[in-house]
Amino acid sequence: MTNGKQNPLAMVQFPLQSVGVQWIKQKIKKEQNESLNVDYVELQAWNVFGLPKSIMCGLQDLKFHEPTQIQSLTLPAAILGKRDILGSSETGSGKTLAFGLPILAGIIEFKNQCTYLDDADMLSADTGSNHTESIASKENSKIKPLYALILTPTRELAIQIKNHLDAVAKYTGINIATIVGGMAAVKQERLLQKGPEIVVATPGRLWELIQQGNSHLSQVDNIKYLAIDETDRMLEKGHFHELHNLLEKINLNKGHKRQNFVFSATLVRASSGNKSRMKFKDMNSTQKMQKIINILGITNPKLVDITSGAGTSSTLTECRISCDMPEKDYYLYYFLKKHPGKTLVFCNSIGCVKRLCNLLNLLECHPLPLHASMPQRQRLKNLERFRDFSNSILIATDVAARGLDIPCVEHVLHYQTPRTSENYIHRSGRTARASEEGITVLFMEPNEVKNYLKICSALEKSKDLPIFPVHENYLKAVKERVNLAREIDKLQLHIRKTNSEVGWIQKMAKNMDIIVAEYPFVFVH
Ligand SMILES: Nc1ncnc2c1ncn2[C@@H]1O[C@H](COP(=O)(O)OP(=O)(O)OP(=O)(O)O)[C@@H](O)[C@H]1O
Repeated sequence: MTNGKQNPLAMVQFPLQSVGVQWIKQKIKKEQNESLNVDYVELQAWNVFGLPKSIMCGLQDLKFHEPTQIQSLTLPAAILGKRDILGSSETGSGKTLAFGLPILAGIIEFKNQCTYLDDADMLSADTGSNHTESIASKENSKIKPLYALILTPTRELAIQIKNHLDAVAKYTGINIATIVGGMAAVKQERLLQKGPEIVVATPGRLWELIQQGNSHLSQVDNIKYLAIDETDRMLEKGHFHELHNLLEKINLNKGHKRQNFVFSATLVRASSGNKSRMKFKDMNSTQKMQKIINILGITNPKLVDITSGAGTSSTLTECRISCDMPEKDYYLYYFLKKHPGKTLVFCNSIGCVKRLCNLLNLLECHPLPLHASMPQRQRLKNLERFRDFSNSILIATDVAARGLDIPCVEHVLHYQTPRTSENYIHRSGRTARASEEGITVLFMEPNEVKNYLKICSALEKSKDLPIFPVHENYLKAVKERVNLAREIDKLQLHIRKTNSEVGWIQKMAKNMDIIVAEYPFVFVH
């Protein structure tokens, strides 16, 4: 005191410790959760899993009244038994929530334990006793825990998984970030500064940020949950090396306990496989898969494999069109005109996507392209447009084959026969999702018969795919239009080529101080 007397308050012991904004936020969230309304009768099929109320509310909002089969079979072992899961089920069957719900529920449990500890801290502070971990020190430590990492092979899939989990986690206060290539790294670093509890990532960019020493990601060897989606794709050349590095890093902290989820629609085919696949490259896949299981220290997983022999959805109608190569364009245009609806056309190469886009634009079908050499922003924009407009057409390479969940895709056309049965399953799985109906048509020219037979045998199909019904009387008009469009396309290509040659020659002439008088070129000195 300024007058030299001691403040009498200072003489009274006052053991209250300070708490920060996080503690207040959690308390408010808890109060809010208590006031949430869940119709447990409507959601009774979910009751057995012991999901927190905040998640049940999210499911209620989404009108997911009952779990899908893969979810029913996975959730008890994952949530109640805390076991590692190796899961495989057909495309569109709800695998994301089969690993997403246990992760969200587990994080809420961890956070509740922290709040409980915090309350115990408050109590011990009130009673003057010392708790080992003080709230103040927790609040002061700037790093928020990273609880879970979800790895996926493609950027679009990572964004989709985040959006799906965000919707279920709406009332949980759990923050989810995506870390993918092709987006500004600075922006992603900013997202990580907020300390998301879950990171959904493609391996390349994640590895880059870890190597740059990002502080939030420095906790990857301490995460509580790891999910690998579309695992068989991650085992392929080009992905495996990055995945391997990452997993070694994640597993550095040997004594740390972590729950692992390894999922795909074609996982078990790749890991145990049928004998015909084992012959060519599955031995490698099996060995790589075993390596992943070893690295992750998975010893007693719950194996949930509900893929039928087909691997595709039972609501999918499959058929084929056999024709010569030049005729594929006729049948494609015929299909698009005769059967309007949201349609995804798959090609094996970027060149083929570009060619078809030009041709179909001339035919006024206005398709949207999607392939790996497009800028990421444009890729996402095209996906959004495809999603938002009815009767839209997306022409894509296999970057769009995996996991993308676009509602109401009615048709999937394999303009070129896929090279593997896995690709056939994943491409076809973009339609007939979540018990909806869908059609897939495989276009096959004589050179592709070998691949087609390989697919049929891997998928244990005892019969040929049925022939897609075509009204031949329309084909004459179709051919005329397509042929005309091809001619225009050829001419336009020629003009573009000539223009770029002219541009190049004029530029060179200018540099050399030469005047180009006319085309064909006459040089005037
Ligand atoms: N319990 C549920 N009830 C109703 N719809 C659900 C349920 N769970 C998931 N879905 C919906 O089913 C669709 C497919 O789910 P998801 O994308 O998880 O499938 P997937 O098995 O991962 O497919 P893929 O193998 O192609 O990646 C999504 O639109 C999702 O919102």
